[in-house]
Amino acid sequence: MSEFDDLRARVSTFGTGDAAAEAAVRARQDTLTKPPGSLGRLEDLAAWLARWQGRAMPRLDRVEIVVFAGNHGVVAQGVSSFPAEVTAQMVGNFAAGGAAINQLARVAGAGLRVVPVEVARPTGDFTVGTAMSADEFRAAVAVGSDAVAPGIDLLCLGEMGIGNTTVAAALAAALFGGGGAAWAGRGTGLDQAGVGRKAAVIDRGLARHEAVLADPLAAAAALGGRELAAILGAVIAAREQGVPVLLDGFVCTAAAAPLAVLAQGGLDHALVAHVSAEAGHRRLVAALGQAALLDLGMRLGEGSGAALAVPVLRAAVACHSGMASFAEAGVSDGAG
Ligand SMILES: Cc1cc2ncn([C@H]3O[C@H](COP(=O)(O)O)[C@@H](O)[C@H]3O)c2cc1C
Ligand SMILES: O=C(O)c1cccnc1
Repeated sequence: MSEFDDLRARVSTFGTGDAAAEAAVRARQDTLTKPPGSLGRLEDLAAWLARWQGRAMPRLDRVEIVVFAGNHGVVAQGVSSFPAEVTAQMVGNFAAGGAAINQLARVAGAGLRVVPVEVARPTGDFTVGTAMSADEFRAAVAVGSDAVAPGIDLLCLGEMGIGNTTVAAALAAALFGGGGAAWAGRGTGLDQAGVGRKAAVIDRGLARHEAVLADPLAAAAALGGRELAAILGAVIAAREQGVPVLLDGFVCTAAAAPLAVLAQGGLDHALVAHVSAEAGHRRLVAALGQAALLDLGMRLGEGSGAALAVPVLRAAVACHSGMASFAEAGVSDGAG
């Protein structure tokens, strides 16, 4: 028995998606007017969407971006170059349409929802205690699960929370080892000395909570944040509801990473959309056995990289559903 058996039970019922839908996509792809495999990863993306949507003809009619926001007690340790009040101020900016994610959501043809997760109540500073109690963690996970709208075709996840690159680095270190220096990056703009201090703060947190770090969910409660827990909950609910997921950068990937440790294939329905310039992200993507779709030197968060990858998925679906077959077009195939 553990405090998180309810969540572990949900993860243990994860299915493996619709293999027949994926097979149908692969079979159709070989009939389309192109040399076999010539659309490269676009072909894999169409097959991935089909498997996790459970639909032989994948579609992206309803794409939603959800940005979760939260605040972090560990900012008291001087780990961010911006003050904690920016989190709530940016939530206002999202509502007014003035943030990067507002513009990128429009480009992606996606809906955008912002879900503050008790922004006025920061987590505990993980260097002096747990970030969240088990109940607080479960409540934040539930906020995320409830935020997945029924019937959407793709969920893009993002976050806003001053201090959360420290939290993400601590969680990544807990899950995959390596210590603060391996995972700490500049975040919103620390200098090299600042990154060194941030690594030391992470190491203090890891030492304080060492006894629980072997349990990915206990680690996420002790070191994580409410917006990260909500992302985890949304990724779980998406799996249960047949909704493929695009993860954003370092913070978002770290938030979902406990699922990969809890269950073989636990993150197979979630793709890392871009590799962030935040120092630990490349290492984290590799630890998950993934290859990010885009690498544009971005280090913003907000779901920006996930939004930017939506047009790539739209291209995959457009080719798959719109192209003529060799027979339909009267083009000679290469079989003979
Ligand atoms: C104006 C502004 C807009 C942002 N949008 C996303 N982030 C990003 O930066 C924060 C993490 O960096 P750190 O760990 O260094 O605080 C998160 O809020 C993340 O979403 C922003 C940060 C700022 C300052
Ligand atoms: O990659 C990220 O998620 C990231 C990087 C810097 C700041 N905020 C988020």
